[in-house]
Amino acid sequence: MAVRTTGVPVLAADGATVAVGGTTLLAPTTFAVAPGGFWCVTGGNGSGKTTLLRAFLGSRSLTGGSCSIGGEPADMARPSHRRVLASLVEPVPIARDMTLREQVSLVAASWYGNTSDTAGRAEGIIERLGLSPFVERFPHQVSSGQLQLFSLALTFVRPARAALLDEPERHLDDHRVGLVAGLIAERAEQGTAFLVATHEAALVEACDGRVELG
Ligand SMILES: Nc1ncnc2c1ncn2[C@@H]1O[C@H](COP(=O)(O)OP(=O)(O)OP(=O)(O)O)[C@@H](O)[C@H]1O
Repeated sequence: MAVRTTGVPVLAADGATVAVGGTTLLAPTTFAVAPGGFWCVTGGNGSGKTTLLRAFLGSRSLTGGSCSIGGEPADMARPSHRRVLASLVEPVPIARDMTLREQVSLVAASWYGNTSDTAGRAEGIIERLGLSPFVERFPHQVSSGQLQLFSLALTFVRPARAALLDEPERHLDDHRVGLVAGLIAERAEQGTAFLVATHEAALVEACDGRVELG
């Protein structure tokens, strides 16, 4: 089923709530992100940021309210929702025996086909995120910050009308956070809606909407 777009937020929550055994993990939360919107989810440790993102992915069940993608209840079992939504919330599957370049190229080819345009797309992301100096290495041969950039490359190299990112600043220095902020802004300009859980002031300053938890 096609995901509706016209006049409908790409990502929305309406009273989304998660409680487990009498403990509230996510207090009722309501917001809507339009195409091209860059929204941050902020709040202290344990305020429910990751829980909210997981509710969209179905890895955390709502006990009240709803989360929707393109106006439909979020359901990642639907191929149409998987096509719309890219995410870096759970650790991405990484192959130990393939170089970083091979893996970024493989993910790009799985979405766009194995063409020269696709190879160029993969190289573009590799350059934008500063992976070029170590892209021929295997995952166990890079630092934790470089692994984070690689995970972001796998997330950004695929098509997405919406993206969920959980603390994309993890392990990154200020310069690399700037690269990520620039890429988010560029993709948002092209129409992707972002929901980014973060503690990073540079991302919060750059966003155009905010969900404050806790
Ligand atoms: N499996 C679980 N069972 C019970 N409570 C949980 C479980 N997982 C997380 N929590 C609680 O849910 C609340 C929200 O956690 P969540 O990970 O969403 O917070 P967060 O805002 O992302 O925090 P941080 O900034 O530290 O990453 C926390 O109080 C946490 O202790």
